[in-house]
Amino acid sequence: MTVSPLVIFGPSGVGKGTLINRLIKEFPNAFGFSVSHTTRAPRPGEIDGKAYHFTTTDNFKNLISEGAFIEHAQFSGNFYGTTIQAVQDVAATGKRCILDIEVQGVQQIKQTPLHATVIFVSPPSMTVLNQRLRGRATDSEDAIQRRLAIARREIDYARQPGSVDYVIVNDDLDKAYQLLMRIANAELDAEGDQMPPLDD
Ligand SMILES: Nc1ncnc2c1ncn2[C@@H]1O[C@H](COP(=O)(O)OP(=O)(O)OP(=O)(O)O)[C@@H](O)[C@H]1O
Repeated sequence: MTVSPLVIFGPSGVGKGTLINRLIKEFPNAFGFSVSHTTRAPRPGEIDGKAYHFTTTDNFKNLISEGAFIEHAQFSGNFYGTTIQAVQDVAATGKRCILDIEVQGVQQIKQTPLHATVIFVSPPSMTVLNQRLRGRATDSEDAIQRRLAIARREIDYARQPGSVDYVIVNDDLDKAYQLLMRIANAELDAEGDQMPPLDD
């Protein structure tokens, strides 16, 4: 089993979480998530180093300037981020780290020596992506339109030669999952899907 991280990205609502949760549930000893850093206060029961690496804003900013992060962002006044070290820590336990990150993070991880395998989870069509976002019923119309605009940029990135190692079209969930499993288990003859036109 290879311990290089598996990076999964793709539009919001395409089904990344659904696919990843299934993989982790089926193979809890083979795959794991990295522990993120955050400047927010721990909630009752959250253990430092387990739920998050809890840290100060000063320390977080130092880590940013040292280039320690694969990606980081600010939500409601707190910083959150994934360090290269946190990914290496998962590898050190013998598990393959699964990362669900955004395009910027994908571009950044490619600059590190982590040898990430990058998978783009594609919707079969824009119509289906639209339906899934609406079917989840978690977002306002505004938020859905924003997610679709970001989706188009992610698709443009994924179309660039060399940007991703595999495309998985999440049309039939079982079929998409079988392909994810083969790639995640580093089966050398696993072949990715063709990128759909997504021009609807
Ligand atoms: N192959 C599929 N066929 C039909 N519905 C699906 C399929 N895969 C996922 N879904 C449904 O689509 C919706 C979006 O899936 P999910 O939340 O996993 O997306 P996501 O890519 O993780 O989104 P986000 O990035 O916003 O977290 C969910 O309601 C899920 O049940």
